[in-house]
Amino acid sequence: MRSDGSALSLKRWWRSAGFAWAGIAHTYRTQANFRIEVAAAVIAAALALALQAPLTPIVLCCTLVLSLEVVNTALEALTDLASPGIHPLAKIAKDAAAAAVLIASLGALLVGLAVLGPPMLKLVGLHP
Ligand SMILES: Nc1ncnc2c1ncn2[C@@H]1O[C@H](COP(=O)(O)OP(=O)(O)OP(=O)(O)O)[C@@H](O)[C@H]1O
Repeated sequence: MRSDGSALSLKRWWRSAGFAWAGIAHTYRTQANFRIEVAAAVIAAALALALQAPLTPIVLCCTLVLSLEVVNTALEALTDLASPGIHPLAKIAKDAAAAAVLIASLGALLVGLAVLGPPMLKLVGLHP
């Protein structure tokens, strides 16, 4: 009985994960910015590993930016559905969602510079 319940929960979780993966795949296919952010995340993580710099802040920042880009895509779709024509509120919704991605991206850039900058400078002999 109990194991049946667990198997059912796992099946439901797996089904939800499939829907979430479809959302990620759609965002990757349709949003050039998301593809750039994925590439930047891979490069930043590889640099952190190669330079033996802390990986946790890089992973946290990258997941924040990528998550917000997915939410931005969802809000764009909802806005287009709710307001196919031009509307000032549709503009506010799209611009505010885009602003959230921009703010997180700028923060991620600063964290990347703070974490990866010193070991990179040290590597090229410009840091004590
Ligand atoms: N229905 C609308 N009413 C008013 N302004 C809109 C509307 N749709 C889009 N806009 C404005 O045009 C800008 C560009 O819209 P668009 O739908 O091309 O999104 P985007 O931010 O370029 O994203 P993407 O290119 O990833 O789809 C928006 O940020 C917003 O300022």
